[in-house]
Amino acid sequence: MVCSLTAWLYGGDLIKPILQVALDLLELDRAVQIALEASDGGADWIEAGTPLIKSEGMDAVRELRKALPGKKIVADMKTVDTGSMEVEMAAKAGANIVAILASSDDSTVSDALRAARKYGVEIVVDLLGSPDPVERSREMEALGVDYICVHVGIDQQMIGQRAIDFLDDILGTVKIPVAVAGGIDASSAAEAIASGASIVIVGGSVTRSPDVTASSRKVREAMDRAMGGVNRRERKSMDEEMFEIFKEVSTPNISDAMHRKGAMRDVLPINPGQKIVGRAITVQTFEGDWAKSVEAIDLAGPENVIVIYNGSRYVSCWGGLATQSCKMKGVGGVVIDGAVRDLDEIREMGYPIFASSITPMAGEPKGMGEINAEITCGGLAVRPGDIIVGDDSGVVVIPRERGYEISRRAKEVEKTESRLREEILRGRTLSEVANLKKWEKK
Ligand SMILES: O=C([C@H](O)CO)[C@H](O)[C@H](O)COP(=O)(O)O
Repeated sequence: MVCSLTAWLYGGDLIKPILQVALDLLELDRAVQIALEASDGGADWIEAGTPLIKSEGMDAVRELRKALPGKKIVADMKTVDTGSMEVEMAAKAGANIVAILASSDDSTVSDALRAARKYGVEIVVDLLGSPDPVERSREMEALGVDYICVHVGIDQQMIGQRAIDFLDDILGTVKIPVAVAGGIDASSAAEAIASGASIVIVGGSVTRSPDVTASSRKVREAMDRAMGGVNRRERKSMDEEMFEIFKEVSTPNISDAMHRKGAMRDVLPINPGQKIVGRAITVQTFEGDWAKSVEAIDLAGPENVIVIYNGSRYVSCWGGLATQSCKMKGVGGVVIDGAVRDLDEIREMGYPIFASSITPMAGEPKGMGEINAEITCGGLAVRPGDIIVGDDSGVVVIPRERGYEISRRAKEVEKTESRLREEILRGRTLSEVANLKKWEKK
């Protein structure tokens, strides 16, 4: 769909779309540094994000105001009660705009507005979590708020929700300027502007990048170009997106995203330097038997990883011929809680196998066991269809119903690490960057 310029006609004036960079960080010194870098890249407004405000209080707003005297500072208070008190607090700390939640009672919104008029700040109402965002945005406009923010929160993004999907409905409902937030990058910023949003709020895709200035500039330029209209991209299927991400992130990223769980024990790459990503075909077999392991190859394709519980470190259930057969069929890889043999042949084939041990001795094809039943492999339950990712750090199992979510969360872990790495490269130690002492459990 081609979108056209409709929106930035506010009160008859063409206003340049605003780039707001949201600082959802825990450390104030890092937030200020990132704010300065984002401003250099063209950020118009700087937001003290809710996590930063929770971590540092109103000092977050004070320090940003001090560091960026000419910029508009937005305090993302996410107020739901005591509207007046929270607006006063933020205004006195130096905020120009205060964000409150649309799910607040009207009495809270009205009192926040009275305080805003008194202290000379503006109110943006965030539709995050509103059961009926269209109706609520109409009500908010009637109450007199200054901006509406179409927002899909970070946790909602992880399960596939997108702000852009209901932006048009809100743009068609209210006349006040509309902001859009939630996982926005340069491409979606352009789409939002072309649809008619006036303000684009960008968090992680800028603040967690190693080069914040360049990333902000990229969004800024995409927004400016989009004023001539852009093609809206077709959305990939969630499965496609998920597998793409799993190919990019590491098993440590995934395990971190699973709250440090999901890693198999004692199952390691026997042919390092290779990555596997696929849906599990499971095999339960027994010491001295390799029939079911090999029969599973006939059911597998490139989108699969064969996951075998053999349980013996001393008799192998897999070797060179099985590997050759898998390679011919393009099967994604093999993971074995048990032993393999023919390592030299497997290495020569460059095929990814993860196993617990290597031994020359094989079993016989007796035909015991089962294919595609729930098994335990590397100490973890694996069901057919669960997602398996393996690399040089080991193998992780992602429950099939959480595949998309975990892929998105792992991507966030990867982004955070890339910014931390950059700060280490600039000369700070990891414990300084992570502020370990401050965040030790008290
Ligand atoms: O408001 C936000 C969120 O609720 C956490 O406070 C974010 O600032 C907003 O979603 C923008 O961040 P990204 O989604 O990372 O772009």
